[in-house]
Amino acid sequence: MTTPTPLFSPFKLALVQLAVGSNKDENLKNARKNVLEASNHGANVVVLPECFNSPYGTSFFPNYAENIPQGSSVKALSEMAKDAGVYLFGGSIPERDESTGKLYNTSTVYDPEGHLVAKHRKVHLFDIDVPGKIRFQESETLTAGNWLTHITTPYGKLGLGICYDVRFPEMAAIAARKGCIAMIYPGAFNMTTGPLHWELLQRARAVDNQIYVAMCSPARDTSASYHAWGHSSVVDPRGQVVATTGHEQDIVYADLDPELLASFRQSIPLNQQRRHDLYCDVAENVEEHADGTVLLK
Ligand SMILES: O=C(O)CCC(=O)C(=O)O
Repeated sequence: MTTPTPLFSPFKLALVQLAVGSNKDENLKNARKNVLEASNHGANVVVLPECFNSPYGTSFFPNYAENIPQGSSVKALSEMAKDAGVYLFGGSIPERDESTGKLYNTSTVYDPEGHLVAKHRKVHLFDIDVPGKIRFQESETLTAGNWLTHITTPYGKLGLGICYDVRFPEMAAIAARKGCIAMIYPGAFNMTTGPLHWELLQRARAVDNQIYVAMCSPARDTSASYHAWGHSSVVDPRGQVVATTGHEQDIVYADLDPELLASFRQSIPLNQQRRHDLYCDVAENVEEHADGTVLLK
């Protein structure tokens, strides 16, 4: 089976590793300042972190949750994208669905005119228990989303997941098989799983699928209840980390290069060598829809 070369034009990606506090308006203002700065540095696509408008913790989600698209964060994000003239991956925010009362960890994406072009609800909830280290149960207050998300931009198609979603290789494999050139994950790993798995998972998703992978974390705040790992990074289709940072507020830039992706896929032609006579193709029964949602047929 052959997979056609994906459509891809060069672009500059910026990951805004934002310092997040408990004041939502301040968080939105800080996001705006940094998105405009990234745009002034030539970024075409800008990414904010997971839970960038609220502290990260299950007890905070009900208080910070907003309706999408009526809430104040969507309005602010749409204006930021428009004023900066960029595709904006608006990190994630706690969402309240008014019709069901359910809460979600949701990422919204805007085009350079400020239109909301996609909405991804975290598909795999972060429920872990590492004795003596960290117990976190998003399912205490959140519900999982029910679709995958691929966003068509003039630069190429971009897959979107949120944090724990990176641990599930099927999601990135489906995106790559469907022609996405990158997976973007707003994320907030912690001081236990960050050093162990943050970079490893990004490099794994990148090298398995020969795509770019980017994860954008909040900056670390040791006065908060959850200490984020930071280290927002971009990994190229060879599995190399091409841009990264420490744990302070920062902006990470990377130039995404179609020739590097194409030449690496030519050198190691995995897409022509898959044995779908021996194992299933994860993307076989999956269908993309015009609104960016991706579902089983
Ligand atoms: O997978 C991990 O270790 C961390 C995940 C996480 O922090 C999240 O999903 O928000």
